[in-house]
Amino acid sequence: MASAITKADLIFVCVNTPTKKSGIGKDYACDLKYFEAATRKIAEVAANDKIIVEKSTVPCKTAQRMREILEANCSPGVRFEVLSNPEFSSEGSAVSDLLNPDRVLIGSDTSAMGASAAACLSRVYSWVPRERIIFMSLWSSELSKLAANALLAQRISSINALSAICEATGANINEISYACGLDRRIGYHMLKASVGFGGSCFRKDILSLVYLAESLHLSEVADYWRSVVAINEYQKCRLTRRIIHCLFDTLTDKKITILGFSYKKDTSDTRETPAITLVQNILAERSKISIYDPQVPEPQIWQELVENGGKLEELKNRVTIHHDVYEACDGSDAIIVATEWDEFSNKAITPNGPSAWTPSTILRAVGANGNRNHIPTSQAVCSETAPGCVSVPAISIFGGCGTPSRLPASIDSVICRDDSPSRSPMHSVGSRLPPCAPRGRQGSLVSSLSTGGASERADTIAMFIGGDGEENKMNRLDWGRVALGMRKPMFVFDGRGILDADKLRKLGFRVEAIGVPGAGY
Ligand SMILES: NC(=O)c1ccc[n+]([C@@H]2O[C@H](COP(=O)([O-])OP(=O)(O)OC[C@H]3O[C@@H](n4cnc5c(N)ncnc54)[C@H](O)[C@@H]3O)[C@@H](O)[C@H]2O)c1
Ligand SMILES: O=c1ccn([C@@H]2O[C@H](COP(=O)(O)OP(=O)(O)O[C@H]3O[C@H](CO)[C@@H](O)[C@H](O)[C@H]3O)[C@@H](O)[C@H]2O)c(=O)[nH]1
Repeated sequence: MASAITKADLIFVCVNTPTKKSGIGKDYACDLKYFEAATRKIAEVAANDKIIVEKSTVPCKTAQRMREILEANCSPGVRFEVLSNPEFSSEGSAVSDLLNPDRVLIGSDTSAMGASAAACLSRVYSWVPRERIIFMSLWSSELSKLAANALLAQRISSINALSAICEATGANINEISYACGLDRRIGYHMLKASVGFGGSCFRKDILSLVYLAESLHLSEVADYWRSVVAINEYQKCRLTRRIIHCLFDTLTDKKITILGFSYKKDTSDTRETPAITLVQNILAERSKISIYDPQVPEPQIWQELVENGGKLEELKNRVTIHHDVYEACDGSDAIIVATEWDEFSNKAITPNGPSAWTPSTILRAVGANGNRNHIPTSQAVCSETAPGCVSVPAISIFGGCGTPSRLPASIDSVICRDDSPSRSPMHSVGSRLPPCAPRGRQGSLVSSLSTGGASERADTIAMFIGGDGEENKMNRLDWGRVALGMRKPMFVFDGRGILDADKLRKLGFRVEAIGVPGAGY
């Protein structure tokens, strides 16, 4: 690490910033110990000027603290410029998010030095169209990240709150999501009702925002954001109540199978996964649980359950982790789909998988040009270099940020560079910031949809709420085979909206889905 720091002109700090587990701010504030440790290490080792890029998600004003630590501990004559460059990629799609980001935020100090450093960092993103690189103040950039996650999670909590009303009234949440998503002021992303959101970011970042609001004595603001997390907890518990009710008000000694343990598909990450709450709630009813996940290793599942309050011996008496999905389902009273893995779905395949909810799905379904929103990365600009400047600085990356294993060629070459720079990255770059272009991407979804006729739109709705009958070619679960081994009546609880309930009912299953009226209605 010391040698990487020495060689680098520009250092990305992407260490973990989890929620504090003890002390003041426990369960809300970000634990910045890893961030401070990385900062101190850089200060200790750096022998020449460096640009430090705050990549981790941190509370507003962390850059100022970072600068104080750096300045108090650096070698004489060494200067640092701290930038904020929050990461917006999602797990499971990190490489495509990196290659084609909606925006890259660069927050800097307003000084000439800050502007130079920001310009230097912008050149690292050589493949990103210029207008998507947004320059702003350090504090705005830091807060934008927490704000974006809070707003995204708020949408999921909003749709999940509505899903409870749907179950109680007979409305269908998929139709509500579809209808609302067509309003371009609302849009279709993050409107899929589910058993609740998980992952290492949403809960942590909203709680960090709550703590920030409380520190600023803004208790109403804190309460508002806290309610987004509260609805998520409610949603996770609501499903358990429905399961108990459907299974004749007792789960004692029944076998319940949980399909999927990761917090979403295409990742083995289990941090804050809703499956943990499901296991806890169902175990409290004295039932037996079988778990199957295509990617999460068995020890990781035990570790999550123990870290979340379970005792290993007791857990092992009642929980079995399977490597074969049919064994997991065999003899089961009910199956709960907790993760939207494609292999569990019996819906029609779309280009992005059976449960996809994307503009290309909609455009394809209505016969419009599915590539309309695609902006070719080959047209990326941002290659101008001020006279006498370093075109790309030597870079070090500390920590994770879901760092993809395959990086764009320009980044690869930057990381592998092995010369030892004696120059200052701040001196050698131009001091003028590139102009701040208008932000935002104009989606053409709604206008494209309006070109389709009524029958095309009906097909689209069918695709969202039930599939179009096209059979899959993937290695997907054979629900007919599952049915042969289950106890009767056979229940399936779709926590992710990935199942075609009608097809399953033909096999004899009783199907309950989030936001769709069922036996309890
Ligand atoms: N996971 C994501 O998809 C994602 C997306 C956007 C932003 N973020 C943010 O990025 C940050 C990292 O998240 P993550 O999920 O990659 O975390 P992670 O826990 O998976 O990875 C963090 C890494 O940092 C290393 N580390 C800790 N202290 C260190 C130190 N002092 N020096 C060097 N390395 C150190 C750890 O060993 C670990 O490998 C967080 O602030 C998170 O909120 C994550
Ligand atoms: O309509 C939706 C969309 C997502 N989810 C769930 O929400 C959680 C988070 O999903 P997603 O946002 O896709 O994954 P993350 O990898 O957690 O990414 C979020 O958190 C990252 C870390 O801060 C940010 O960089 C990303 O922009 C932000 O989307 C998962 O449990 C999903 O199953 C839903 O229930 N309904």
